[in-house]
Amino acid sequence: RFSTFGNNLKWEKNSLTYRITNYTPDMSKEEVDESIEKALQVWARVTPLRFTKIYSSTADIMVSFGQRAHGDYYPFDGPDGILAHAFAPAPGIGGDAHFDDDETFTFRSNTGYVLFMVAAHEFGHSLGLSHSDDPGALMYPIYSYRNPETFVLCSAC
Ligand SMILES: CNC(=O)[C@@H](NC(=O)[C@H](CC(C)C)CN(O)C=O)C(C)(C)C
Ligand SMILES: [Ca+2]
Ligand SMILES: [Zn+2]
Ligand SMILES: [Zn+2]
Repeated sequence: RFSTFGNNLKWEKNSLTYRITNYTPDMSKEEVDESIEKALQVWARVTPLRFTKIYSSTADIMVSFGQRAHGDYYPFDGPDGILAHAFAPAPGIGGDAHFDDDETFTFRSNTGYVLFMVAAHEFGHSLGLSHSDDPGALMYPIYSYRNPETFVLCSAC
């Protein structure tokens, strides 16, 4: 387990950078770029946050794909099970989002895990949110595919 965000970490700035450091072979580069961009837009719509993509050096939110042990204390578990994880706002690994590349990520078809959906959840953590117990919430800890045009970010708050 990693931080439950009890310390309520928040970014002290509204303009954040992100960088996609490597790509899954499951989809085209353009489809990965669009999935990540749309997932960030979900949050930009409901916060004062703005995201700028950079292509080198270190961004606030480093997006990467990895399998099993991939450089932090939270190795992935092969196909299914954990799909991804992300770290609360902080320097270094804080804000970063890692995706388990033993999964089959898809662009739109719900035959695999839709990268947009997984990323939208992960970026919630990157912004300091923890899990919701509302099965309809984006931050619910269990993956379920929803039509991106319809899901509501936060019915209660
Ligand atoms: C299909 N497998 C699942 O639903 C698994 N859940 C996840 O992989 C979460 C991410 C989803 C919600 C995108 C992990 N998480 O919370 C990351 O921030 C298990 C419920 C099996 C753990
Ligand atoms: Ca997995
Ligand atoms: Zn990781
Ligand atoms: Zn989560």
